[in-house]
Amino acid sequence: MLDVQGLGIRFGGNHAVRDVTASLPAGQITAIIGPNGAGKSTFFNLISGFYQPTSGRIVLEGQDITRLKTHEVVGRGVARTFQTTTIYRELSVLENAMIGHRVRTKAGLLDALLRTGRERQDEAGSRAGGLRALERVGLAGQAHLSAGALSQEGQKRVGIAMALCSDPRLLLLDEPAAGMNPEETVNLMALIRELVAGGLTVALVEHKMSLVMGLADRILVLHHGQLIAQGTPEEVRTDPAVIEAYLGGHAHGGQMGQAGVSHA
Ligand SMILES: Nc1ncnc2c1ncn2[C@@H]1O[C@H](COP(=O)(O)OP(=O)(O)OP(=O)(O)O)[C@@H](O)[C@H]1O
Repeated sequence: MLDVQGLGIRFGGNHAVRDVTASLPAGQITAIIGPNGAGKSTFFNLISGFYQPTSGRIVLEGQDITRLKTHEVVGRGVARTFQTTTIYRELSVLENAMIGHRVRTKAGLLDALLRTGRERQDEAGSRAGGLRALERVGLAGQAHLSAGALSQEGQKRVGIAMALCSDPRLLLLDEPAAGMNPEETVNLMALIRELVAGGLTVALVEHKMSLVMGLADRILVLHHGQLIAQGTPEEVRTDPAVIEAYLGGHAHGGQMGQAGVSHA
């Protein structure tokens, strides 16, 4: 689905991602893990066009998308969620999903102000698209509740629905289980599996090792911006370089310490 070749970005003297060559296979779940500051979010920001790389290439289904802007990357079928929930709490669940759908519609501000035919058509389309996305994440029954009234898990589902509105083939989830209790985490894992069974390719950044080890087909491990290991959960959890990276993180209070220790 996606290949990155020699991908890198520097912020001044800081090489946040350095010479990463890796693949995200279609129809699979790839987890990107690593201690705090390893470059995981930056890697996502590069793939999704938020940052322009200072070196390397990004190839999506055989097409070079390295220099595309965020909305162009969305247009090619890549969507993402964010670490912190970016929903509008005072709006309804459906209105939030419709905002996700708006990314794809063509009506401009003038259309919206003048309530042109195109704007009305787009609104109807957004409503239908929003509802479809809510069905996919199991929230169709809560469409008219205010988003802020939902549980943490429900709000995460809204965030995922917003991303699904652009009909992505590749979905990037940035710390989807952050702030969730174990039961909510298990529910979220089931949802992600369902989405993949429906044909989606998923990449996720996550600190919660129970989710990563239980869900990922493949894991990429970043440390100081570099890819230090990749493979199945079993291969990665027993990799000496990974254990070393996690133990280092643990010694400095990083959350990743638990991965090498409790699962090795
Ligand atoms: N916009 C930016 N400007 C300058 N430095 C940045 C920027 N974005 C990220 N960095 C730096 O890049 C490095 C990697 O950060 P990044 O947030 O990608 O790590 P991470 O693995 O996602 O960490 P965490 O697990 O704590 O979220 C850090 O040193 C960070 O300070």
